[in-house]
Amino acid sequence: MSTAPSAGGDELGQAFQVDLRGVVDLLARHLYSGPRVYVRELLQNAVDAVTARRAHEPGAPGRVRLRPLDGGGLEVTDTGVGLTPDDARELLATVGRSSKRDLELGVGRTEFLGQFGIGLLSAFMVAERIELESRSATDPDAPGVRWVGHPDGTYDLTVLPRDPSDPVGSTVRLHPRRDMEHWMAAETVAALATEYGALLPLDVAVEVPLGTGETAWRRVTEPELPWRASYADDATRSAALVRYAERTLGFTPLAHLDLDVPLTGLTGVAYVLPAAVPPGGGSTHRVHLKRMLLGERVDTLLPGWAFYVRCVVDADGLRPTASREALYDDEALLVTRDALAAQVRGWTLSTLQAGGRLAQEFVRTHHLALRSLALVDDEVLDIAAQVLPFETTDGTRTLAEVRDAVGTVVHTTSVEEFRRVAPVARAQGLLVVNAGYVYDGDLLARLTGRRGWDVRALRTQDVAQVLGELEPARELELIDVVPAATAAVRDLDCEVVVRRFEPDDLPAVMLDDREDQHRREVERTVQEADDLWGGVLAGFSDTPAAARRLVLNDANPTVRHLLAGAHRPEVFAAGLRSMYVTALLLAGEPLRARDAQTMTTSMSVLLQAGLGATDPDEEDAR
Ligand SMILES: Nc1ncnc2c1ncn2[C@@H]1O[C@H](COP(=O)(O)OP(=O)(O)OP(=O)(O)O)[C@@H](O)[C@H]1O
Repeated sequence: MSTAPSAGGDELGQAFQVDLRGVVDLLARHLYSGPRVYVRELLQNAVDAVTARRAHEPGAPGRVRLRPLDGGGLEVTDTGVGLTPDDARELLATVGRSSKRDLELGVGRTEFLGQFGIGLLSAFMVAERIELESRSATDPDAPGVRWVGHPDGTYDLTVLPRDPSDPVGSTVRLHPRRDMEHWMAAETVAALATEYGALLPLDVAVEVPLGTGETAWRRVTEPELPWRASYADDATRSAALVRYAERTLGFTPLAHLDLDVPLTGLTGVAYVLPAAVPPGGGSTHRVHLKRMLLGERVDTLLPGWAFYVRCVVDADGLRPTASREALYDDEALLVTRDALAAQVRGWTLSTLQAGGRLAQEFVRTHHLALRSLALVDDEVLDIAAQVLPFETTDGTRTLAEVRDAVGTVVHTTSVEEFRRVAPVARAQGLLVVNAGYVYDGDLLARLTGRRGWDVRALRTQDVAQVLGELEPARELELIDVVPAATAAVRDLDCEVVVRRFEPDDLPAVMLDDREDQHRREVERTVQEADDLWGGVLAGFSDTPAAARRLVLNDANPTVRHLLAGAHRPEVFAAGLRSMYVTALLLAGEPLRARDAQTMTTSMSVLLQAGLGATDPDEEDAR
């Protein structure tokens, strides 16, 4: 095929030109999280080269040496398969060319970490020149080769004189870009090599200065995965795994459990966090693929409810995205996630079922996580009902304890409602559960459908029932007072009722009428709707009534005093209105601007009445 311009001036079959600077910029800014990944990519190539060599030469050494250079720069030497001049020409001259892909399937071969053919380019984020010197293990007669790549997309290739004493393998030498020298400083390289490569199954070491002018090789790899190594006994193993968590995750776990998904070759440990984390923070995990760190905060390994564990895992059957910083979302990941979720869930259930100190500590620390898990899992829900603490009018109780005590679990749907009814309910022996906190309402709603559970929200009548009716004679005394009292608070959407109840130092409680609230919402809509819709909607509501009932306690001396004062309407109204605000405050409800205003004006009236003055200025004048 000719690539020469045709007679008509058309240019057919031309190859794309790649602006390498643009590609490197794309990698640095959009694909990789930053320049630091260059160490990972170099390590990865070295590991893959050793893997390729060992395929033909099983006992071949697996050594990688990273040596920061005196005048700046870094040299990475491996004992891998190396490249012939022809390999170098083919593989290093084309962006996206890789020796690690399965030519028939078009995907990365499972034994290698790399597959995309772009990793080496990442070194241009920190280097202005990349040199690779290599001698191939596959052809003992092949000469060595030196390839030098430049960020403008050009390269030089030199075939080196053949010298059989040259060792097999490759050396990559990076010459730093200006202002990027620090990425190749010994401590930085050692830290990055440890972060990414600590679990690699090779002997990886970094040359570091000793401070005496001399240098030493610091090994960064552990010979075995900590959870697969053999230990004298279980206790020693446990202690080692805890130390590993402290070192790599920075906390001492509450407990840990082993993870194993043979299908995708995943093994690892899930560590239960020692302190509560807010729900919604997500669950993030330290993931290695073929023993190379993929990421410290990979969030697709477990479902969101598992936010109380942090896992450290290694898998060889999961795939990375091109950035190598996230897991590729495929069937294998789905299967793995389900299997891991089942293992974490299984541990949680059996720990809770076993009871004991660990279960108690787990519930105390992770009750929110347990609540959120119970919302999606019936078996956990049943256990949660046995072990989760709830605030009730009879102290902290589990739902199972409430059911065993009174049969039906009656609960409020907001914390305010609980605060409002708790004093009366408590004094009357009515057991009410506070389900106003996050997840609790939904949790109780789910329990309603479970066999053996009778659960319902508190109704106004429940409390009304425990409020004693008045004696007929007293009813008669108040026959005109109660309507007058209602008139005084009518504009606050409130109706007054008088009852007797314990404790008698509680002057009043506020009751909400849930059904009534719905009706009032309809009314509000009617008022806002146009005539036609207003007429239709009005059919859904009856005569207007107040949404809340202010129940005055006739056993309370202040209330009796107030009820006796109806002949002084202004003071009577101010007294009632301050009772209304008191009831709101006792319920722990936030005061709105209107309530605060009501409080101030009533107080002023009461003060004036109490001090016997009508106008302070007049008083002053006198
Ligand atoms: N140290 C090395 N020893 C032997 N061959 C190497 C070495 N480094 C790179 N190569 C060769 O160069 C090719 C391109 O390397 P590069 O790092 O760009 O991509 P890759 O490793 O194939 O894939 P990925 O982009 O996923 O890292 C490799 O496929 C490999 O054949």
